[in-house]
Amino acid sequence: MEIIYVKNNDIKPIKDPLCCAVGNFDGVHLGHQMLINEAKNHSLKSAVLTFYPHPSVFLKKIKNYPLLTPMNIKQDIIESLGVDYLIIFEFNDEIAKYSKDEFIDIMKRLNIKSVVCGYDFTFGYKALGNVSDLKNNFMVYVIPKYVLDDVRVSSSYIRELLSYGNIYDAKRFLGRDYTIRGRVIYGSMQGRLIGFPTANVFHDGYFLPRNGVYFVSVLYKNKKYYGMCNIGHNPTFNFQTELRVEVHIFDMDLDIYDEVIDVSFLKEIRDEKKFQSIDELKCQLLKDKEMCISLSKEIKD
Ligand SMILES: Cc1cc2nc3c(=O)[nH]c(=O)nc-3n(C[C@H](O)[C@H](O)[C@H](O)COP(=O)(O)O)c2cc1C
Ligand SMILES: Nc1ncnc2c1ncn2[C@@H]1O[C@H](COP(=O)(O)OP(=O)(O)OP(=O)(O)O)[C@@H](O)[C@H]1O
Repeated sequence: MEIIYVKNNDIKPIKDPLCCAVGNFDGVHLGHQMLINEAKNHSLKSAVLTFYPHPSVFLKKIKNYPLLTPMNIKQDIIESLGVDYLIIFEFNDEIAKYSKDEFIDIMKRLNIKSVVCGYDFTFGYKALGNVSDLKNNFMVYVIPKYVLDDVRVSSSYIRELLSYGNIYDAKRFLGRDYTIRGRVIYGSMQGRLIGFPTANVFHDGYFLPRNGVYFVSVLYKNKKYYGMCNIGHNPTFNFQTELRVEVHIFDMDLDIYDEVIDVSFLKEIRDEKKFQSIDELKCQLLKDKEMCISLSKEIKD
């Protein structure tokens, strides 16, 4: 997949005429995947046009607005879907003011010939552009509302599911396990003292499932491990103000500090709890481990 970065008026035509799916695609969920597959279904080269930073992040001026798929992981998922080009459009003050016609003009100059979008897609200043405007300028393939459990599949709904710790349904709406990718950073080194060393994962930029303990898988250097993850503040040892994501990985004794791992959430196990003593915490962790190992045995890879 070729990645093309586009900034304001610095537009060069892409050498191939394109059939392009357009949107934010946070999560690259089942609805988004319908669009992307449609873009691959025509004689032109396929493309996905998306924005960076996410327009909601930019327009709402929220620093570190958490996403389901920050750009690096979104890029990998889109590539795995077999797309030829990913066009990353820098979203800034100027772009936010582009009228629907200016936006259409940019798409034409990029050599986009066909557009794939959802039935409710809007674009341009104040979201005044819609599917009819696109139809006056391109061959347009409109994807009807994609629904699961009577709900429109959307990034916002998947966030809601994760905020309830509903890993099972988040996976159904995403079409894959919910996964975060982060560098392993130093924690307080206390985990190893109680027999449960943990990899603390740098999670900035990610929307996290509700605080609690989860059965997870970890991908490190193309090898898959199972483990258990705590999202929380470690109230028993000493309460950490910063939210921590820490994974105790089974059957791994490598030094992975500073390495990047993918953590996929497979099942919620329990809430985080303040225990009366470290021994009680240890006892609970042994039970958690037993439970997660038995869950891992149920999985056929
Ligand atoms: C699977 C798992 C579950 C945990 N559950 C709790 C918990 O319920 N309450 C708590 O205070 N700490 C919990 N912890 C956090 C431990 O207190 C933490 O691993 C310890 O503070 C060591 O932190 P460190 O890796 O920064 O040294 C859990 C850790 C793991 C890996
Ligand atoms: N469930 C769906 N059915 C059909 N089209 C969809 C669906 N979800 C998104 N789309 C389309 O995918 C493109 C990208 O949309 P966008 O990234 O805004 O998705 P979203 O999941 O609806 O996000 P949010 O929940 O943040 O509004 C748009 O063209 C949109 O119309």
